[in-house]
Amino acid sequence: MGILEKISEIEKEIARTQKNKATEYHLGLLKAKLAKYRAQLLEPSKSSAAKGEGFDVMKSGDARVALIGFPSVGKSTFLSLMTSTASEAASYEFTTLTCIPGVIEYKGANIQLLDLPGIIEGAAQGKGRGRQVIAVARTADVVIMMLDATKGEVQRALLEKELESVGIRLNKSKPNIYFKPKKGGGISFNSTVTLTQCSEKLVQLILHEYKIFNAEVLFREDCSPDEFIDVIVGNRVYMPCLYVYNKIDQISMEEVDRLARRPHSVVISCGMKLNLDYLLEKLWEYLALTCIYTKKRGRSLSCLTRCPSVLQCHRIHRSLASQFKYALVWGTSTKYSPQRVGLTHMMEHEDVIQIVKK
Ligand SMILES: Nc1nc2c(ncn2[C@@H]2O[C@H](COP(=O)(O)OP(=O)(O)OP(=O)(O)O)[C@@H](O)[C@H]2O)c(=O)[nH]1
Ligand SMILES: [K+]
Ligand SMILES: [Mg+2]
Repeated sequence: MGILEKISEIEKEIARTQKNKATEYHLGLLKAKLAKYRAQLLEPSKSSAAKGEGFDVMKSGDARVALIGFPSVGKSTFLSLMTSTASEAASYEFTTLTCIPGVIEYKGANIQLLDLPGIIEGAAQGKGRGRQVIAVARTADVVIMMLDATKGEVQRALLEKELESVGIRLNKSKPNIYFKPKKGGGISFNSTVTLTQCSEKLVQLILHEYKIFNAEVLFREDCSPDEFIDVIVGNRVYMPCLYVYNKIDQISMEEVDRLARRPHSVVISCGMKLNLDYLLEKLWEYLALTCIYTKKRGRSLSCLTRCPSVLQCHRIHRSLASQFKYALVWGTSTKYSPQRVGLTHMMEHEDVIQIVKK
């Protein structure tokens, strides 16, 4: 019997088993078996792993949010509540086997929300679909780490470790260190602040470890050795993360209060639809989108991105760069209002733009 058949057998048995005190353990066992088989289904087969098949979901809308969490914390329930997309939710683990995109419409923006399979400890090493899930997380603008409020803090720490181990830095900004490898001249080390965690000697040792003998290093911030290593290694992703504790309907008020006070945390109940508006507000804040308006036909919202250049806004109008003559911009990004700017000018929040074509 193949895994799929086994799964369907168990699903049928669960369906025909009456739910009561006497069948409690039997049902529990069935669910555990179901979860085990579904987890096996998630193991990437050698061929698909070799092809590097991930969940290639097209980016769409103004921003992307990935739902990361252990199995059965309520990710799919959340997606189905917040978007018009339905994602199957059930009481057994590994219900979701792939990436399911939905769209949250908020303040004129389309936010792509991605429901993903649950991940477990060891995900970064390729356990389950962990690697693919984490690969998707890297492409997001914000990660929602969904946690089961009834399960204690261990899940949060485990997931943070998984994401850390693949170079995702949560709620941290890029270390303010200038680092430039050179062809010769040895290592020149400088700092504009007093360093309490790194010294010239340590920096040199670390660089030698990476076989770098010529480089320019300037610390503009009191960084740790780990942060310096992140700068050398590069390809780190610095990502805002909201910790969302779901199922607060199952815990005491004192517990809810304690979780809500944790940094970067929001408490919700998908089941009772509690605090979802507040979560959206917070998400909006963490996305930190820049809204740009066009001058044409009143003030219409036209461009919603992170750090947009005039070129990006121009592209959204689907006109060719060759037709671009100049743009007039009103707002905080310019000295004068309006000011004539070129394609590389960086727009700021709530600026107004008018593009003049040749
Ligand atoms: N009590 C309670 N149960 C909830 C809440 N939200 C979701 N659930 C239940 O939790 C179970 C798991 O929900 P799912 O949405 O399938 O969880 P998931 O994180 O998508 O799970 P996987 O896809 O298996 O990783 C379901 O039985 C839901 O009905 C909530 O706020 N309170
Ligand atoms: K589930
Ligand atoms: Mg799911």
